Amino acid sequence: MSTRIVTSRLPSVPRIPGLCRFFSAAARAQNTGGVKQLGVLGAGQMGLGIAFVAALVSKVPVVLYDSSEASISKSLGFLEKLLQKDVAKGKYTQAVADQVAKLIEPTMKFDSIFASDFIIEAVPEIVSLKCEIFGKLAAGAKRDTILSTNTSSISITKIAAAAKGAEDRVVSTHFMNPVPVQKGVEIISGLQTSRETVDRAIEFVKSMGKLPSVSTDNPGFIANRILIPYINEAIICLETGVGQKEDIDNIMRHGCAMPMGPLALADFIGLDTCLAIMNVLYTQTGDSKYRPAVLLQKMVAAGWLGVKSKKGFYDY
Ligand SMILES: NC(=O)c1ccc[n+]([C@@H]2O[C@H](COP(=O)([O-])OP(=O)(O)OC[C@H]3O[C@@H](n4cnc5c(N)ncnc54)[C@H](O)[C@@H]3O)[C@@H](O)[C@H]2O)c1
Repeated sequence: MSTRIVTSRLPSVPRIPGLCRFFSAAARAQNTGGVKQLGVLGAGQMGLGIAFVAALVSKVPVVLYDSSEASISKSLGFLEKLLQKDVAKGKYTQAVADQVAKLIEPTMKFDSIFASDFIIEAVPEIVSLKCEIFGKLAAGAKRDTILSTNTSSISITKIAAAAKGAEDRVVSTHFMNPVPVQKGVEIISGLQTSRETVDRAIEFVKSMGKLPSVSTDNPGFIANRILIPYINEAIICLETGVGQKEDIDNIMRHGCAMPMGPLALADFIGLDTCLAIMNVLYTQTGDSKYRPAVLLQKMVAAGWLGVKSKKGFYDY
């Protein structure tokens, strides 16, 4: 498949003397840790975001694979809009936007990914799917390619076990959503991951202008282990009458300097996602402190998932 973005249709803007913070990072980033080509599996919201930042900031060519033509078309449409918006805002020039578009090569041929030096998988959160993909990557990729997953909750050790013969080259680069905005990335090693693999992953995400935090393979890793129980506790406060939803969100925003209240944040993340992560923490640790709030379970059962279903703790 040879879909190509026509960036010449994007509005031309004059060259801007003060380029944005983001593009300054692009200018600084030179060392990609030997990565001459990135492969991204899954052109959804995370995969496209990763491909975009790698092309813009690390300036590496990206092969973007997806098994669905509809997903690729949707993704390329989104990329075109994103580039157009950034150029119009003066974040970077038309020439930069054209270069980014040129660097991202969409494909529906799985084998096209094998020439990459670093591969990031961002397909849906399904254990069997990820394990099948890592088996194929271990068999087909170059012998020194880093094989990375963007999983939110699946054990890296388990995914690495599926990459027969390449277990030590499997790691997680857990980007946060939205990828162009959030600077933090968790680098998670499985039991089998080598130190060299972790170092190369750190180097590459730094070349993308990101700030890596290293963690071991434990349920929820660092970010979700802390964030999701915090949200769950806010839901327990609501269901047990400790406070009204506005009071809970307001005190956390205006008294604890959180940019969003925990209940509004839960709506943004998706209540189904919050519940899935609480369930992983609860079942994998067996610790009752991770019991998902009953109200959270009921809201998910009702289909009240937050922003995406237009109803959660708030109406949208
Ligand atoms: N969305 C978030 O906030 C977020 C944050 C951090 C991590 N993650 C993780 O990132 C991963 C991707 O999440 P997302 O939100 O981008 O999902 P998404 O549903 O937006 O995108 C997934 C993409 O994978 C494609 N796909 C499905 N099966 C495939 C296959 N066999 N081969 C290739 N492509 C296939 C789909 O067509 C789709 O384009 C998940 O593991 C998720 O847990 C998500």
